[in-house]
Amino acid sequence: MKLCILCAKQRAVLKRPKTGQQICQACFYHVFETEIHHTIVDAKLFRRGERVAIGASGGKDSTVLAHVMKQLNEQYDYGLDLFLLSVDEGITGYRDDSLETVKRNQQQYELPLKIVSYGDLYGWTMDDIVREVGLKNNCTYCGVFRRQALDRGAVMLGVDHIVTGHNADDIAETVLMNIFRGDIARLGRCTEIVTQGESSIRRSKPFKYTYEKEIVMYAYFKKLDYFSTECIYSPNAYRGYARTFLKDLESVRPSAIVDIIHSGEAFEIKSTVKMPSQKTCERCGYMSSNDTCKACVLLEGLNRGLPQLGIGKESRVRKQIAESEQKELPTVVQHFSQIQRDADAPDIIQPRDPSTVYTPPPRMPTGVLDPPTKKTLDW
Ligand SMILES: Nc1ncnc2c1ncn2[C@@H]1O[C@H](COP(=O)(O)OP(=O)(O)OP(=O)(O)O)[C@@H](O)[C@H]1O
Repeated sequence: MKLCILCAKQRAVLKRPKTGQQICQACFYHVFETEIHHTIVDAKLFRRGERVAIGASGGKDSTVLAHVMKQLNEQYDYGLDLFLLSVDEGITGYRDDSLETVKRNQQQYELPLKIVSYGDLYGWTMDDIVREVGLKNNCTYCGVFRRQALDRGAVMLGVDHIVTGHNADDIAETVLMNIFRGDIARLGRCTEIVTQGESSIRRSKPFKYTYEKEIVMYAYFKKLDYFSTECIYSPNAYRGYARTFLKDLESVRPSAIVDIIHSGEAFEIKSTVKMPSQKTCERCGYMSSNDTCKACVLLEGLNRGLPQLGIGKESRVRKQIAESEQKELPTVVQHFSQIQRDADAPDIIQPRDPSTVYTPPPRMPTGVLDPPTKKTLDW
């Protein structure tokens, strides 16, 4: 029997993806949670008494994030008021199912849940958008709208801080993509653990140094209830290439992921490089580097039956906007500053008795040395 290299008492049941150490389950929980705690403390992510929304999609990352945030908040007495915040993009057969998982998580973790939807906020669901624009470029709409939707949901909840489940693999992939594209502005920002726009809502990534494989392993051993289907509309080929490349690098050198993040952090942008300035969207009041924010441009294109508006090169987009501004437009987006906090509104789902909540059986991640029961191999 191989003993855990950390405690030398228990049997090693897994090989830690980040370090290759063979360790027991209890030591794995300990190192996994403690590293996240150190990330939080080192970056001074939270203030006592802060209201924090966890961006909850029902997927593995945000489910583990909700679990760990609740646990660390109690264990280390952070003094945070935690909420779950979900965006319903309106993707039938995907988000409707994953939101059911979030609703179960809400009961399991006993956290209030707020769901905001593209349909309500923009008048367009992703199903509608894909019908209009097709599969190509639909991720652009989804990404831009989701960012704003999360901020809007945060305002409704009265929170000024959102945490997301972006993990080390996501960040390393983004560093690579920004290098491949030569996108200096984004390269400079993408490794920041906290970002804040003019909306005054901070966003942070407690999993910045947490490996995806370890998140899957943690969810497996803790038998967490999460939804694992890929988005039916997300070809996102470019990220797919970066992802495959990163996985290849990780297989030969596991530290590649964190090394790429450190390289990204070490980039310094010369003061002579012209960076976009932060403004406020003239139409909806949301932060923007142009007079009109990207969400309003995309929405205008959809409402005018010109879905290509806002897709593509910045210079072309600007020309398209200039042309479209010759004509009077209906107000398509509720003004950001007019969104009211409604933290006690009836549409926030409150916890009930967690003992009544169903938890499905776990699936097994790679790297588990010896499965606890053979039955769980059926996945
Ligand atoms: N619909 C949503 N509602 C709320 N938060 C979301 C939503 N989609 C994504 N997020 C947040 O952004 C993070 C990164 O999202 P991404 O789309 O990359 O999914 P992911 O890496 O598969 O994460 P997850 O496993 O949590 O779905 C998520 O972990 C979550 O915190």
